[in-house]
Amino acid sequence: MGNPCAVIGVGQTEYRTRRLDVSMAGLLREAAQRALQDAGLDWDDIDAVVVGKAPDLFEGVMMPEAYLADALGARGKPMMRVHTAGSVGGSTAIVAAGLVQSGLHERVLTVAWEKQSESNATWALTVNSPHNTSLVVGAGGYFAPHIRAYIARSGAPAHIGTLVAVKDRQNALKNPYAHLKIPGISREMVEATPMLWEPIRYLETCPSSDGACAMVLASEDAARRAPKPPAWVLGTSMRSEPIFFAGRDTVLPQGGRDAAADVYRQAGITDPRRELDCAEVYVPFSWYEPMWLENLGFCGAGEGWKLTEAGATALDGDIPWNPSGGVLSSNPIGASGMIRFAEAALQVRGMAGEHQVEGARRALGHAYGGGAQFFAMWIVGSDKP
Ligand SMILES: CC(=O)SCCNC(=O)CCNC(=O)[C@H](O)C(C)(C)COP(=O)(O)OP(=O)(O)OC[C@H]1O[C@@H](n2cnc3c(N)ncnc32)[C@H](O)[C@@H]1OP(=O)(O)O
Repeated sequence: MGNPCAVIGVGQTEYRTRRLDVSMAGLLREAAQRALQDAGLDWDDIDAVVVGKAPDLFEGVMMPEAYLADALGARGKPMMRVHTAGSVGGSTAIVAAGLVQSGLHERVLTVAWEKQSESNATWALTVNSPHNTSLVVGAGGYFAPHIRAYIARSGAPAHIGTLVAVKDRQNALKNPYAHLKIPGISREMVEATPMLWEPIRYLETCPSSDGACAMVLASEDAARRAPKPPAWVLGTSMRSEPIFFAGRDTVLPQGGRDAAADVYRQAGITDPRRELDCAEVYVPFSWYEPMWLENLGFCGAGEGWKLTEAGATALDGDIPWNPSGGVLSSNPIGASGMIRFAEAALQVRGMAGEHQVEGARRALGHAYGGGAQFFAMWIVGSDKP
């Protein structure tokens, strides 16, 4: 894993349907400035900048990184863009951490974002070019058959997705940055909303958000001098797999299982449910909570929905998932993976505010993207490895 690396600064924007008050550059700068402030640093203290966002067609803005160097103080410094579809926020953080772990840089600024109001990602994933047929309507249309296969395979009762939606939306009420805040959210409210992509109802899907997230990653030396507690990186892992191949298991993707096994090995974890204190996991549609519980080895195959039903993943359960309200409550796609990683870091720094998991010392951040074919994960902890 190389040299020790820690998160010493986290900055988030509020996540909203439309941030018409700022340009894309202004949005990023807001998150980056907050991360620098948290780390007690200025632009000059940063050695390199690593940015990430989801595919350009989601916003209809091509290669924004080409004009963002000045907004991010990158003039005269190395700057690069990472690109792994929806998992990009996680992969971007991992690439940035690698620059510190390799000994190349002392302090790296990493930023991920999406300004979805500039376009419409759901339609971008729907309308194909002339003379061929679109098979899906948005990401929900693509993932719904995978969810139906999960339900058929596991025998999960129909209300499981509803329980996740209620839990994550209740958690979002405690997060000042969350996009969707629905006071009094209940099962009845979720069940009364229209079915968008069977079995995903309106209140079981993520919104489309504008927002950015930034982190400052630092060497051991730089972390020692930071004003606030660091979150030490205990393991990182990325995996990818082709979107189509015979026998591919889209319910329990091999790439996700392999990445989880790798990151647990690095962090010395053999029983994630017992040894982790909380997890921020990429759940854009409610049913992905039980599916990822199984993919990430928190339980055996076919058992994930039982953990959800028993309340194990609630804020007061034995393994809280998405205390921040998760992707279901805010989804600026390119930023969402980094938000998971940053929220995991806030938890082990004891800085998660109202949605803090009491005494959290080890947390998982997770992202996935493309056709559930890119995976990025890290484990962070309060204690230096
Ligand atoms: C790897 C991945 O990330 S896969 C996931 C990728 N992302 C997606 O698939 C996005 C899925 N969501 C959508 O496509 C859309 O948000 C839809 C279809 C659910 C709703 O579409 P629209 O009604 O056109 O939403 P629009 O963005 O214009 O928002 C209208 C209002 O509804 C709210 N809203 C949007 N989605 C939701 C939702 N799922 N639940 C509750 N409220 C919502 C918005 O906050 C907004 O309210 P505001 O004006 O008070 O801010």
